[in-house]
Amino acid sequence: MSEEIAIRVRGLVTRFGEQTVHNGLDLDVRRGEIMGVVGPSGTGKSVLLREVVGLETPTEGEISFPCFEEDERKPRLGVMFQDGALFSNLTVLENVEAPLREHTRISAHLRSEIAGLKLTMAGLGPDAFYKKPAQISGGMRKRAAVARALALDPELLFLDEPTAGLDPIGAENFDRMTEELARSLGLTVFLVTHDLDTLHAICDRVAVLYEGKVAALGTIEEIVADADGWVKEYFSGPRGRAAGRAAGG
Ligand SMILES: Nc1ncnc2c1ncn2[C@@H]1O[C@H](COP(=O)(O)OP(=O)(O)OP(=O)(O)O)[C@@H](O)[C@H]1O
Repeated sequence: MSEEIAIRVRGLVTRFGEQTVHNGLDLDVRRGEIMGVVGPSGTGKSVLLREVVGLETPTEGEISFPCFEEDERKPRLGVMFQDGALFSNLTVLENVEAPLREHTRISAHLRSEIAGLKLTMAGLGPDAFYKKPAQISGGMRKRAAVARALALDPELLFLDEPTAGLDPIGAENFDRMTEELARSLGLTVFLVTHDLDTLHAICDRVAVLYEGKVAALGTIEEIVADADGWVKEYFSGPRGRAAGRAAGG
């Protein structure tokens, strides 16, 4: 994995009225890594994701993409939101075509070819292409949402709680797909999750958000070795130990 920095967050402060969510948060995500972002509910993981992708503006601080700035450009981003956020009135294929329609001028035929390819990469067969999101399973909707996030060939992929609501086998399959896509396409992945199995199975490093900052950063082994307080409770509690054992840790 590269030591180049794909995402750099410095001195991030986020306030909503009286509430301070981030309080001087620093984080570096390396190019090509799968970074898991965890922390108790309400610590600002999703807000951080939205700020990094530019959908929200932090109160203070800087977010940059150093390894892309050398080429004086912004990286291409793909985002999968927590609920998938598919357009319910469009078919699955049309959902994946939507970003191509908005951001490129390629022909309708090519657009549909590319969308089909992305859906195939995300593990969906042609039988799902012409269905509406409500007509496919939750796991398939998540795959469609990943396909849509891949539509414009992103370099950075953001996933918010991708395995939430999936059964354990569905979640494991989804993790495997994420890892396979990330490694084969050379993606940098910013993955917000509560799923300890995902952290163990596919994340190169984990950032633990706690009280407005990154309280711990490293491989799971490094974090567990050095843990105290919430971090220790999280990774060394019964669920954390079970996930570690399942991953062979
Ligand atoms: N637009 C907003 N206006 C006011 N408060 C907000 C806004 N967006 C988020 N918040 C607050 O910021 C805090 C962090 O929210 P966020 O969704 O990032 O938490 P999270 O760590 O992702 O939580 P979870 O693990 O439960 O998904 C919460 O207290 C939330 O209510």
